[in-house]
This record gives sequence, C-alpha cells and structure tokens, in this order.
Amino acid sequence: MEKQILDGRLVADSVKNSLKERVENLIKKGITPCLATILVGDDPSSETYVNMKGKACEKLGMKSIKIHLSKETSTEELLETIQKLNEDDTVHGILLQHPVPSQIDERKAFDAIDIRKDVDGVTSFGYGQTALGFGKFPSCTPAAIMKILDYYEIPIEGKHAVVIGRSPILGKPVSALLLNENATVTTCHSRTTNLAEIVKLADIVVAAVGKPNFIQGDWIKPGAVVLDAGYNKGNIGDVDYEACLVNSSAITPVPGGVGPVTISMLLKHTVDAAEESLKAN
Ligand SMILES: Nc1nc2c(c(=O)[nH]1)N[C@@H](CN(C=O)c1ccc(C(=O)N[C@@H](CCC(=O)O)C(=O)O)cc1)CN2
Repeated sequence: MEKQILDGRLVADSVKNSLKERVENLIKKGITPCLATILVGDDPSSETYVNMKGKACEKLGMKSIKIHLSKETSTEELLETIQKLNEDDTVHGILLQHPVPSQIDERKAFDAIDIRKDVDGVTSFGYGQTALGFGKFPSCTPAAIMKILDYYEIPIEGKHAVVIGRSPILGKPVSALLLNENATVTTCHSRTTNLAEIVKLADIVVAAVGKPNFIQGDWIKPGAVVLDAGYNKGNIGDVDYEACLVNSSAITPVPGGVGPVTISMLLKHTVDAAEESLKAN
C-alpha cells in the first residue's frame, strides 16, 4: 500500500507563506499583528512552546509579547493581566498557555479573553460556537488537523472518524469540526470500554489522548488515515508510529506533523484578528 507521510512542516510553511503579504499590508497601514502569550509557572515544555510561538511571530514580521507569571499567581491576578491585554488595542491575539497551575480556574481565565482576541480558540463561546459551525476561531490544533486533511485532499464526508480524547481545546472541538465536514464521528475517552474495537472501524483516526505510543498498530484498519496530535515529553506522539505506519495509508509524524501546523494556525488567527481590528476602526 502506497503510504503518505503527512508533512506538517510543509503544510505549516504553506500557511505561513500565505500570511507574508497580509502582514506586510497591515504594517503599511500602521498595524503590526501582535500576539500576547501568557505563561504561568515554570513548566519547561510550556516555556518551549511559548518561545516557539514568539519566534514564529517575529519571523513573519509580527509582534510577540511574552508575559511570564509566577507559579503562585492567583486566578484574580491572572484575570487582571488578561483584562489589560483585552484593553490594549495594539494586541490582536491573546493566548494563555495550557496547562496553568492547579490553583488557577483555567476555564474562567480562558473565558475572560475577549472573543475577538481569542486566536487560540479556547473560550467557551468561541470554541463552542466555532465547533458548531460559527463564531470566531477554532482551537489551533483542531484547525491544524483540518488543514492537514485539506492540504492532502483527504476525503472526510461519509468517513468514520474516531477521535481518542475529549479535552475542551482538542478532542471535543476536532470532533465537532469533523462532524461539520459530514464525517461520522465517534469520540472516545477514558470511560470508553471497547477502545480498540472502535478504533479498528475508523477511516480517520485522531489521537488526542496525551499518552505516549498509546495507539497500537493492530488497531489501525488497513488504509486508515492517522493524525497524531500528541506532544508528550521527548517529542513522542500518542501513536506508536512505526507500528501504525504498517496499516495506515497516511500518517502524521511526531515531531514534524500536527505541531508545526498548530503554530501556523495560531499565526493565521492572529493576522485574521488584526485585519478584523482594522475593519472595526
Ligand atoms: N493555550 C494552548 N496551550 C497548549 C496548546 C494550545 O494549542 N493552546 N497546545 C499544546 C502544545 N503546543 C502548543 O502550545 C504545541 C506542542 C508542540 C508543538 C510542536 O510544533 N512540536 C514540534 C516538536 C517540538 C520542537 O520542535 O521542539 C513538532 O511536533 O514538530 C507545537 C505546539 C499544549 N498547550
């Protein structure tokens, strides 16, 4: 069977290249698209990711503001920081890096982000509405998964898509986005009792479970498409890649798959928001 390695770096580059002229045009009009990231605490992986996001912004000529709060930060202190960014007209996108320390009400903090600046697609109204087909921005990793399927012209309508994971910024929104494209979607989770049986029925498998090498090769139906949204320590995905490669017709690697496209979709949403701000003024 011909195998397609779904190259996330290629897809991410295509997205970023499509943004270059848009950024230049905005700058000519006096608007530099600006993404503000908030990191709370000292998780090394989270620090890596916000740095990647900042560097990606700057490489495109966009502005990046990186706010780093201590791990002792309270929910109220975080809400004050978010409100200041909401009110700052030079900031077009706000991202609160997940996860936050346990004392913080992450949902309350996500929902404090002005929906017009929710380029990460995490606010209840934002992601929920978008996942149902309208609203502002889809969550970035779900948007990345849909972008990869689109870039490689992988059919979705009528296909059985199985999503493993139901997190609010990944499993649930990607399930909804696939449903919006007329897939038949099964969303599995920690209480699913017959996971392997269900995955074996999938034409499209989306791994969003947060467990390294969790999806086994013999769970993959011959010809299935596998998208690994995992970002476990050591850049290990949720999919046992070599084992799942055997039966799959197309598969994303980790690193070099969904991750880079996630970043590129964040940049796109920030440029979208900057252009919206121009129309609003
Ligand atoms: N508020 C958010 N928090 C988090 C999100 C998110 O979308 N919004 N996603 C994940 C992690 N993540 C972004 O933060 C992320 C993880 C990995 C990558 C990536 O490109 N990884 C590379 C390998 C890493 C490297 O090059 O060192 C790859 O897969 O090729 C991008 C984004 C958690 N939190």
